[in-house]
Amino acid sequence: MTTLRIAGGRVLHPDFSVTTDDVLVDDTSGEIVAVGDVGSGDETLDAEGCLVMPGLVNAHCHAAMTLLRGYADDKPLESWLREDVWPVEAELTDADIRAGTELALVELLKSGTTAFADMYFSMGEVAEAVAEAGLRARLGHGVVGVGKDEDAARADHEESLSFAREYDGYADGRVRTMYTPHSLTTVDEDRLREYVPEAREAGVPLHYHANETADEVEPIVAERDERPLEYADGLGMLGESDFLAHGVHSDATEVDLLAERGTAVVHCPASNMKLASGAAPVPAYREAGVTVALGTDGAASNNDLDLFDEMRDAAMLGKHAANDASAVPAEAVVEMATAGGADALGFDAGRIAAGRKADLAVVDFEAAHLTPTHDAVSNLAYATRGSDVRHTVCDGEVLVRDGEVRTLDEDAVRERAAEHARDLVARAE
Ligand SMILES: CSC[C@H]1O[C@@H](n2cnc3c(O)ncnc32)[C@H](O)[C@@H]1O
Ligand SMILES: [Zn+2]
Repeated sequence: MTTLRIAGGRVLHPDFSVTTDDVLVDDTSGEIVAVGDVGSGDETLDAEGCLVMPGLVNAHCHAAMTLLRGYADDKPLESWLREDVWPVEAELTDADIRAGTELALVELLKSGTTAFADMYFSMGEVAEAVAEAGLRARLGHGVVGVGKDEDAARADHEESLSFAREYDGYADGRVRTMYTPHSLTTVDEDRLREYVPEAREAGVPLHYHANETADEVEPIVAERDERPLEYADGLGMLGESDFLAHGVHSDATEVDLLAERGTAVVHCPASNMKLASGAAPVPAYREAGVTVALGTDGAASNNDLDLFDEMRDAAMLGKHAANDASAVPAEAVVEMATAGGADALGFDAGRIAAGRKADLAVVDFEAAHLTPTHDAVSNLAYATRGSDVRHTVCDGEVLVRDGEVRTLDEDAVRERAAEHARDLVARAE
């Protein structure tokens, strides 16, 4: 075993207290060995002037959509997807997705994210990129029924299942998989009735978009005379390891149903504001005991993958929507971005404690916009930027040291992604 001592910083504990302490991690088990006066390690990572916090968890993302950052803005979800995004996505190649994903991984790692959930295409490429970059991920091939005949839809479903079976546990267990029907409206009922039990047999969680816009909820209610999440429950889609994205337009019955079933919700405030989808009832979810995580969604509807931005957006939107400055406070958003995300994705991370996975972000607090530190949690929620991250550690490995990604060549990744984005858009025109 080789140990790494993260030394001289202040440590954010699971109860949100902050102490000046060291953290000792073991790079063989990938776990935190001790927190406090830990003695010397084989190697040292300097955290002087920094806050050592759990690595951030981006619980809903389409990583390769970095290629479409700024490609189509300022439209609502339905027309954005149908008029702009889906036509260009039809031209994506495996190599495009690899290039876009690597760009996303650089951005995620540099801003302190150590785990993410990704629903997209060419997921073998995504898994390879994650293996190379060193972070943790829950990955699923997205199943979309729109415009597909029976055979094409089944082939899509089979691809999702075979990816989930083949890659679960890949990259020394850092890659876990999931079954990812796109949404309750883009995969029809007969297909969900057939596909979901097969996914259950594969033993992987389900992740899908739900209750994102009013336009998506209304037809389900009109046609079925039940709420979308009651419909999902009838299809067996609210398991305790499942997690859904958005949950903006959930009513009180659906909030209680999620709490009863133990299904988590991933709140994506920036995407919801940009697409004008609405504001999720985050206080109601939390009061009911629903696990709430944070996600950026894709970079085309955000337009970055910085979870510090997302924490601030979650707090601001929550207060604005509730007309209550005490709604969605700093501790809530930090918890959502760390422990909440790890719990939603089923990772034993998100908290700094002996025995937990050594997934950590070391944030440099010696910056004008973080001075003074009356309250470190307040600074994290309201004032820190992704660019304040000094080191990122995942599974006990230092993936970013002094702001530099060690597992990917940032300049080459950026150049390759820009080239693929340009060619992709040219093909789609
Ligand atoms: C089937 S792979 C994922 C699929 O989802 C699309 N997408 C990106 N952002 C959103 C969103 O906010 N709601 C619904 N679908 C979204 C993405 O472009 C892929 O086609
Ligand atoms: Zn999404």
